[in-house]
Amino acid sequence: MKLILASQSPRRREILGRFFRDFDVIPSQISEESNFQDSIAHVIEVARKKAWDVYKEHDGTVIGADTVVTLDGKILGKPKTPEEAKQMLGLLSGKVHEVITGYCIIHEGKEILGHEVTKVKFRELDKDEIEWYVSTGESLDKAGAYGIQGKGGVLVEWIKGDYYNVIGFPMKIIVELERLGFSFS
Ligand SMILES: Cc1cn([C@H]2C[C@H](O)[C@@H](COP(=O)(O)OP(=O)(O)OP(=O)(O)O)O2)c(=O)[nH]c1=O
Repeated sequence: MKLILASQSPRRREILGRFFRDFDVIPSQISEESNFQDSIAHVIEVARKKAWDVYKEHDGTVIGADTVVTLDGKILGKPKTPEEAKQMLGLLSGKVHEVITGYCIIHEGKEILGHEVTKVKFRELDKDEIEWYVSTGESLDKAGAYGIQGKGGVLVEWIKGDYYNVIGFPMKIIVELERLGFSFS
């Protein structure tokens, strides 16, 4: 059975590629909205939409995922502008936030849904450091305006939970795929 990653995220492709050699990458075209206020319900619903958008056109086992940063229950998605990125990082400075990835695996027409939550504490960030980080260009395609796997690692004081989940691909998905019969390469 062909494995299909319904994502344009280079990070998701790279992480999946560490475990499975043979898979297709077919990004979905859906809008990342949902009718859910609750962050976990939201990311699972968006992941479902991504996966079904690809599954309806292609044969295979399809993986969709959606990652958001939440601070005090407020969802921070991908910043639209450098200014918005600076605002987000200012909100996150010195605080503990959650990174939540929802996922949907469609296998033989059935959905497997799940999510993962990782807590991340940022150091106290001053204005210059925020300006510097946004100028690196890492912010704009990442939820919460930072990439822990890049220079954004320097903003982080500690994390509690799955590191890969912060990058958008919790190890729970890999374990689920192995359980479905996809062998590690
Ligand atoms: C917090 C954080 C997010 N991210 C990225 C992971 C996701 O790619 C992105 C969250 O946006 P998503 O909408 O989940 O994913 P995407 O738009 O990149 O790709 P697609 O929708 O096609 O699957 O933020 C990091 O790479 N590092 C981090 O530290």
